[in-house]
Amino acid sequence: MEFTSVPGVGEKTAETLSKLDGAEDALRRGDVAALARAPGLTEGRAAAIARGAIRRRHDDPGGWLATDRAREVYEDALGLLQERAVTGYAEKRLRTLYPSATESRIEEVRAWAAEAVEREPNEAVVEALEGVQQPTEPRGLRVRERALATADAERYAEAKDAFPELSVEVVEDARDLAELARSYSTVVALDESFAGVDVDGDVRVIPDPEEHHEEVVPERLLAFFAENRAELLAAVDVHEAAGIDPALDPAALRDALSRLDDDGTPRGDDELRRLTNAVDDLDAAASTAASVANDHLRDAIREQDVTIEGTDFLSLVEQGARVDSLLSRELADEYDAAIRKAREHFVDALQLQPGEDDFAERVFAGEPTFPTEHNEEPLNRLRTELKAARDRRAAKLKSGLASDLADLREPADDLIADALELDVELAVARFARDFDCVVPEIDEAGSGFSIEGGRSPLLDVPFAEAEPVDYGVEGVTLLSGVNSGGKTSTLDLVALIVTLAHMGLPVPAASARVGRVSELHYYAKSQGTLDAGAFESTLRDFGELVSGAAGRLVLVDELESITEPGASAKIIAGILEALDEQGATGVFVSHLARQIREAADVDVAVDGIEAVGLDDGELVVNRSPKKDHLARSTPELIVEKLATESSDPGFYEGLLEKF
Ligand SMILES: Nc1ncnc2c1ncn2[C@@H]1O[C@H](COP(=O)(O)OP(=O)(O)OP(=O)(O)O)[C@@H](O)[C@H]1O
Repeated sequence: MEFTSVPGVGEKTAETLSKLDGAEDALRRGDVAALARAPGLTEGRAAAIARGAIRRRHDDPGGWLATDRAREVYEDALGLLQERAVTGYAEKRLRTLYPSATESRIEEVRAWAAEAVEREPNEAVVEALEGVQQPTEPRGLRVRERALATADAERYAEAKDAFPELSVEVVEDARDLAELARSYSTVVALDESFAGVDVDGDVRVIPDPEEHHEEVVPERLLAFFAENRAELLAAVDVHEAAGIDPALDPAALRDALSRLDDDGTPRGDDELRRLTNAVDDLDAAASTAASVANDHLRDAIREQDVTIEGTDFLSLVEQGARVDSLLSRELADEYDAAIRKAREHFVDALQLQPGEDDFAERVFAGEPTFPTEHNEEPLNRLRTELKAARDRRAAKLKSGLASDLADLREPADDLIADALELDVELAVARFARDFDCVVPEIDEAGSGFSIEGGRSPLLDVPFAEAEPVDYGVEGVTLLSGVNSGGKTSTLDLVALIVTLAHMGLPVPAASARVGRVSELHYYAKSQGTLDAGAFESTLRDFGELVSGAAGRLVLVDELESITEPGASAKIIAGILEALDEQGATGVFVSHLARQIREAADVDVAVDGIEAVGLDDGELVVNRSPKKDHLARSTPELIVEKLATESSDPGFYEGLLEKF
């Protein structure tokens, strides 16, 4: 795959991706976490690249979120979803959900979300998910007792790349191979030509080692399972708590893991333990066995009356002869018994088996001496034999366990991936439940939107206190209303629902119909009047907006604040006319509805959020905009209040007539 064909991936990023194992697969799956493991790629970039790959797959031009405020609403929606994820993976993965105008992309996510919302988020699953994360590949593993050998320079380079854990050696012929076999417990020859060559030691011919990892470096598999033990077991728990089928048999995994130590070595094998202990204790056992013999001899000598002939005595005195000859003559039986005891102790202490115990005869043998000592040479031979047996045993166990684990290796990735994917789905399920969501109808042919019982989770009040809003718009309309009536919040709600719908997700409403939107242009209220330069650039923005493609949704909050009211009304009227001609859908919140209507050449619709009364001096508003209704403004309502309540209402009545 050409990485540069993914939107947003240049030469440099493509090179970075090429260094990542499984980058293609990660791109296909939208696996942000895996992509973020590429050197120097931030999570934000990884998410953008994953989205780029999705866009490419759907031939999606992108750019749906056309303004800063539109992007903010998307980020807020994403934040609400991410808060409901347990794992870091799911948080990142949720970033690949983005609003799009492309039907196939929306449908893809809608189908996925339809299953996701059916998921039951329960405590046990959430708890188990806390222990799940993406598996790590063992790093820095070195295996010293095994080497690869080849006569071919190319094979050599390939093998070095494929098996960084092992030494790879160049051998010219069988003699080199034999030499190598003396330095390593096992040598794996990679060339067919070595098949049938008769060499001492453990030499195997495996021409396709890449296909037999579990035999060539079982340590890699074992280290993977040892390192990811907790994550794998947590992933099994997730499956069990959620009642979903795992990619592997949990009993087989648990059994294999129980035979594996945390350092990646097989555990629970008595024979390996015996051999390992025997190697470790060899010197200590030899010296204790010698002490046993010497204790025996010492006691025997102490209790023995030794008769010594005069000639012997003379030779002892004159020639400084050693007492060994006396020992062998006078205490031959006792010496034999002492040596027997030493051998028995040695065999017992090291639990030597038939074959190995013969060494005891040679370790404790020779001319009688006191104190007696063990023989170093046979002890070292025994050491070599025991080490070889230990390594053979370990290798056999490793490859046995590795071949059991080899079948679980791919399913293990799937097991964890499925648990992590479940977390993504559960985040959506929880979002849908927490905010009483519904699947919106996407009206392919239609335009505008129609929301019933929409409740925004983005309000500054707790969601439980969000009052439901009904609102629908076709074409362009002005939205009037009292101060703090909820005009901005209505725009936010519309933006949120339309964005979620175009992400393919459920929306917080009792029901919603959304026409297909090509781009969302949402402009927040400007903070005060703009200077000439900023005003000009804002006008340019709108100039581009009205001359752009059809199918846009334009939400604008109090554009009048950018300049003086008289000019604002004219500018807004002009923009509305152009958008109307373009067939766009637009909602413009404004306090200048009357003036704009007067300035416009076309009939401009006006909706209104109206006050329905006063409660304890507080305005009570109907949050659902009333269609074709110019809502009275707060100043007008206050003048009206004074006109009805004042004992001298004349002045106020006059004012009221001016509205
Ligand atoms: N649907 C709703 N349910 C509950 N509270 C709401 C709702 N809509 C708005 N509010 C509350 O009213 C406050 C004011 O809303 P908002 O800022 O949207 O009003 P506005 O009409 O845009 O005001 P202004 O004219 O001053 O810009 C919000 O901060 C929120 O606390």
